[in-house]
Amino acid sequence: MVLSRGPIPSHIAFIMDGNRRFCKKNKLMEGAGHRAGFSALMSMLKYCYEFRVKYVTVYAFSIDNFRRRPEEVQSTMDLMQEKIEGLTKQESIVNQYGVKVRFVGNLQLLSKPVRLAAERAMVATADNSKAVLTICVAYTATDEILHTVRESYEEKRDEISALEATGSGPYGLLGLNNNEKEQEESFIDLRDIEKHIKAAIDIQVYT
Ligand SMILES: CC(C)=CCC/C(C)=C/CC/C(C)=C/COP(=O)(O)OP(=O)(O)O
Repeated sequence: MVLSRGPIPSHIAFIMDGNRRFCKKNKLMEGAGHRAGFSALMSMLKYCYEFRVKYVTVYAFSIDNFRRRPEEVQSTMDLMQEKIEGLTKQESIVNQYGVKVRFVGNLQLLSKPVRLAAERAMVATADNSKAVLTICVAYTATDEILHTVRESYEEKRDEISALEATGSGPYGLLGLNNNEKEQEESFIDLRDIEKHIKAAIDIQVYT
């Protein structure tokens, strides 16, 4: 079946949503909606890889989702661990299509078993090079902005300290080098910020 003859995008992002509504509407047991959502995601991934989409990003579980009932968070984490472990199996879609898996987000917020499973999956698929699957977990825009600004600031501060130590920094040890251009170089600009945005890192590194 030919779905489209137009240009194929190189990057598609999916936001997982509506799992619980699907569950309720179809009168399924609690948690079955997430399992159905994961199966739907796997079918979509297969289409993406058949169509040679190189980058797929999945927004799977946000920081806000941790505010749900503890039993619901726990059962979603258990499912996530099970599915992540499944991704590293020899016959998984990831190995079938040579996909490198990356987890981005504040991984420290995940339970230890899920974090370890995610880390193992990244190591196990690190040599796959045909496509990149980025799975966003424990993310929110505000957390992303905070960590990006903090890392950019720390990087710039370290660069300036290293230059200052040699006497050639924008402010110069004796205040001799503080011309406008050098001072401008000490500002954080958009390129610095972009370097630290987690979801963008794969695209910069692998294109
Ligand atoms: C490895 C991997 C990608 C695992 C994925 C595990 C998984 C299925 C996560 C989905 C979690 C989630 C918050 C879905 C959104 O639906 P919802 O619960 O917000 O549903 P609603 O919109 O109907 O409330």
